[in-house]
Amino acid sequence: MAPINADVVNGGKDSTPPKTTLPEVDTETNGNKRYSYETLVETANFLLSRTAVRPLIGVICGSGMGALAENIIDGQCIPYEEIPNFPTSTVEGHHGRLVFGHLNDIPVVAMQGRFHYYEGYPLWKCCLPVRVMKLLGVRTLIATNAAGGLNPNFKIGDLMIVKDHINMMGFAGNNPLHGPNDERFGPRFPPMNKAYNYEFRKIAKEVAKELNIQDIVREGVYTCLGGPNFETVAEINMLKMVGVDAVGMSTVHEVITARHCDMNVFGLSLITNECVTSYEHEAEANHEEVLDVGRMRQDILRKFVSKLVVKFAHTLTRDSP
Ligand SMILES: O=P(O)(O)O[C@@H]1C[C@H](O)[C@@H](CO)O1
Ligand SMILES: Nc1nc2[nH]cnc2c(=O)[nH]1
Repeated sequence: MAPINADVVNGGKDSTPPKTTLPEVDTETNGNKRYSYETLVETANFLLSRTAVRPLIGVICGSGMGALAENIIDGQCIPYEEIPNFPTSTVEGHHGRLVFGHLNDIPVVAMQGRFHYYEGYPLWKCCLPVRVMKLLGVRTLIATNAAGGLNPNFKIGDLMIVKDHINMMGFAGNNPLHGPNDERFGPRFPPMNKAYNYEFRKIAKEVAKELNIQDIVREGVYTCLGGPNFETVAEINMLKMVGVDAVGMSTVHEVITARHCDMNVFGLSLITNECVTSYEHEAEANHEEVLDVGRMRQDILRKFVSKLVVKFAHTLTRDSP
């Protein structure tokens, strides 16, 4: 048999090179060789040495939502490759850099590119930037994502304020807090019934009215599956039955990590596709459509999130000791 030529996989039809070199998966330790608190302090100190910005609010940009960071004034970009201990982004629509700067005078850091379980990273590593943000002084996390809509009232392009989540991967024991607990980050058994800040959700609905986008702003329950495949019809029907309004492949573990270290959280899903609930349905979910809807909504998302940042920051100054 002739030797396999890696350049002609796919019958030689697809010669597009991968976006980045694929990361090595730590199979020897099954991804469980965690970074210590001290290691993450080193990462945070590296970032503090590279920027004078001291962010109060952190924003994670979802797939195709990187434009959220484009409003940041004096944005200083630090590619993930340069940051000690950081993973790298491998997904189209995720630039792979931190942007430090100001949104309406509020110091922020945005992740243009997040890490997903399906890329081969264990959940704790997907969430490492959240802990680094905490060490940088970030008090509030805005986690955005692209998601498929299950609620029949949702339309493509709607924005869903996340009211709550269902940690499906956690049901199977896959949790970012699995393993030894370092109390310097947070308690062994963190509560999760107030995961998504109630006041922030109220503020977001008011801001939606101010911007006259209330008709596209919804509220609902998000769940994360491991991906990378989109769901089967039976899976979607099951998720609907248990009360899920939108499904994606991120956010839940980031929010758990953020709440564990006592950050305030706001979650926002952009509904990029309608999840298919019948075998007669012709259309199939695809990542291109997800990115297209992100582009379509980028102006509205930018305005909405910029205003939220100011309002959320005011609640922080009000609550500060
Ligand atoms: O990073 P997010 O959760 O926004 O990305 C979603 C889930 C998959 O990564 C991708 C599928 O199109 O979009
Ligand atoms: N799991 C999942 N993630 C998504 N991200 C964007 N759309 C979808 C979807 O339909 N399912």
